[in-house]
Amino acid sequence: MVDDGALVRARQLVKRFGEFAAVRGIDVDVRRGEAFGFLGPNGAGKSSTMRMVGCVSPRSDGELTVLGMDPQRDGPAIRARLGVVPQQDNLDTELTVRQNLHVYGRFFGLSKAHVRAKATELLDFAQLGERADDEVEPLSGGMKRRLTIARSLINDPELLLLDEPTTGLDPQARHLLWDRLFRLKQSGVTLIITTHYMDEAEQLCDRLVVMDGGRIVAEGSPAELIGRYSTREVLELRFPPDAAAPEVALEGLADRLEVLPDRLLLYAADGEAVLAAAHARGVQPLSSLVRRSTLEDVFLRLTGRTLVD
Ligand SMILES: Nc1ncnc2c1ncn2[C@@H]1O[C@H](COP(=O)(O)OP(=O)(O)OP(=O)(O)O)[C@@H](O)[C@H]1O
Repeated sequence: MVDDGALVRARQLVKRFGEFAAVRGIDVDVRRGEAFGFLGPNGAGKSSTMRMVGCVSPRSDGELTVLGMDPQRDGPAIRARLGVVPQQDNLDTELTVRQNLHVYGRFFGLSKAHVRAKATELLDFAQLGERADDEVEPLSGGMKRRLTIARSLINDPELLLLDEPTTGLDPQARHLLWDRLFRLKQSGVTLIITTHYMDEAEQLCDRLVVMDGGRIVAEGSPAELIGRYSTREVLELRFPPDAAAPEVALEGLADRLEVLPDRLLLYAADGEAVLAAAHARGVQPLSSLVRRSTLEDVFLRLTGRTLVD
């Protein structure tokens, strides 16, 4: 069914590199105003999809419209209304922070006065006002990311593409960036985010698709996905490395049991009740932890693997 409200619409979208298919027939609808995520491990096909949406890589097969247009035919018209934050910062290190914004604005053909005013507004948004006249090179990783995002907003885009926006940042810098992205969303900008961090997807995304091996394996809001594919709680147990198959004694105590190299996961609505039952059977783990289910559990359920290797 055609969804006219979709800012990005893909049907059976394929990207091939020679014989190898990196994206294997995906259907996606991104609605105006939402934060939409592509969650998956390295090599899932997230960046390849993003590059097709960003009009830098042609599709090999299927249909794709971005802002109602065809990226292969209307690339320049789409790019004028798009912001792109690539995986690697590609700032001009010979210029100052402010000059990076000015150069980019001029590239979009905006007037000098407009770019100057917009740059000041964006430096404030990116919390870089005090560094405006500094060179880029000495900035921290988080500051460089925020500058790259500020730069991508110089043309007031309706749609912002962010490829792994917080990879390599420390927790504090990540939280600051999430806060900025949240504000952007509140201001009405549609966000498409690729990430292999489940907490990032959970924090930022209204809806997401889980990708693996070039395919979409699940779709929904974080809460829907957790509700559909996991239990409310998870009991994590660790045992001494020489413990002989501790899972045998735990059989039947939970809805589902996963054996990982370093721990056992028991899925149930009430983790504490499972722990009490395990103790009653004489099971003595080195440590135990009851937590809420996350998208990491969803991914494990869907693929049998953990997201972050
Ligand atoms: N230009 C290319 N030529 C050949 N193979 C490619 C090319 N670009 C990507 N691939 C392959 O396509 C697959 C998907 O890569 P892609 O970068 O889209 O994944 P990803 O989910 O974004 O992961 P990452 O986080 O590592 O970028 C990988 O196996 C990758 O090696």
